[in-house]
Amino acid sequence: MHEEPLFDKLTLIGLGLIGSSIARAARTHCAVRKIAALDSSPRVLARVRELEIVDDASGDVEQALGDADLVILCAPVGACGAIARDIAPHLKHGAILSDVGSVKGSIVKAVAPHVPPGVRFVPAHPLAGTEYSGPDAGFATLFKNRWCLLTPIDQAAFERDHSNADNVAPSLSQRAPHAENDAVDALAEFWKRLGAKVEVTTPEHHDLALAITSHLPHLIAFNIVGTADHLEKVTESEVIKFSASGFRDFTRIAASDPTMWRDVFLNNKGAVLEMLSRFNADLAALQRMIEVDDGEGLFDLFTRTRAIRRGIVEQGQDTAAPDFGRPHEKA
Ligand SMILES: NC(=O)c1ccc[n+]([C@@H]2O[C@H](COP(=O)([O-])OP(=O)(O)OC[C@H]3O[C@@H](n4cnc5c(N)ncnc54)[C@H](O)[C@@H]3O)[C@@H](O)[C@H]2O)c1
Ligand SMILES: O=C(O)C(=O)C[C@]1(C(=O)O)C=C[C@@H](O)C=C1
Repeated sequence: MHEEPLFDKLTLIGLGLIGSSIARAARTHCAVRKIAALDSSPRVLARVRELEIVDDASGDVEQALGDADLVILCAPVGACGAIARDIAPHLKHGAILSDVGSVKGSIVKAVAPHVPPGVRFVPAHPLAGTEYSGPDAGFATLFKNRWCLLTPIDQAAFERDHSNADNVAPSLSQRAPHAENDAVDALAEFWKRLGAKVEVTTPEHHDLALAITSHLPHLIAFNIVGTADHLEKVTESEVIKFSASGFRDFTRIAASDPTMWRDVFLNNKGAVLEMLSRFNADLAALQRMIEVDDGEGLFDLFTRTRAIRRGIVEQGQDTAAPDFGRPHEKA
């Protein structure tokens, strides 16, 4: 039981899987007094009204943003810059602006230039999700015991560095340097209230780490399911028919939202390509081990990878149940 809401009013922009999960979790944990929703899709807003997960889903921009203390962009990464530009005139002095984008460097570049003086921008990324999208896919416990990374920036330094850039409004480069620590602390408390564990890092470090832990695994899943799809044309229905195997687990990841993942790869190009070239080198080494019958090498590698899985389970980041807890009858 929590005594006091942390913010008076939260406004979420983009009410899909993540935005609607934040709305549900914020309600469940009394993290805010009121929640407003904005979304470019009238169909999504209508569904949010039916689901009754926010207080205001009228779509009225001034009403949603004018008195919001915390505004979180929950739209695809590629849309966040334009949204920031459009909402900037409506943000109240003292508000915290954040986001949940899966890439941080490009979000900072796209959003920071539009942040008005007096608004504190704290980028964030909850490391929690599923392969489903839309307001019906969200649930209140999505963030429980999952990490949320905050990647605060020195807004004043950002503006000094970019003061000659075309896309920085002149008024922004006159912002008085000020510590944004309060906003970081307040946002960290918000995510903790929703059940997440919070860590602070830089946008660059975030993008490198997530390239290997999230973006590359998705790329591999998209690729292997794509290759199987090409084979399907040769083997008729066997890929689907016999997919109660390792392949099936790739298909879950490969079913993830196409818009979201297009934006992730186009916006974290450098780090993903770097990880991909390391992956290709390791794959070539693995190929060689098979070619030269290096059983010891294969065994050593698989022993190390098995230990990594155990570590993830031990840290409570996944279930220890065999086959991800899918029901299996014991004979
Ligand atoms: N899905 C995941 O596993 C996951 C996990 C963590 C973070 N994220 C990040 O969260 C963000 C949202 O992902 P999601 O899975 O909730 O997507 P989603 O497709 O479920 O929802 C996105 C919502 O944003 C709306 N939208 C799109 N463009 C908009 C615009 N210009 N203005 C207002 N609304 C707009 C869409 O109509 C939709 O309702 C993305 O940036 C993604 O990278 C996703
Ligand atoms: O579990 C899944 O379906 C996810 O893909 C979630 C996942 C991830 O890679 O862990 C996907 C992208 C996000 O930015 C964060 C979380």
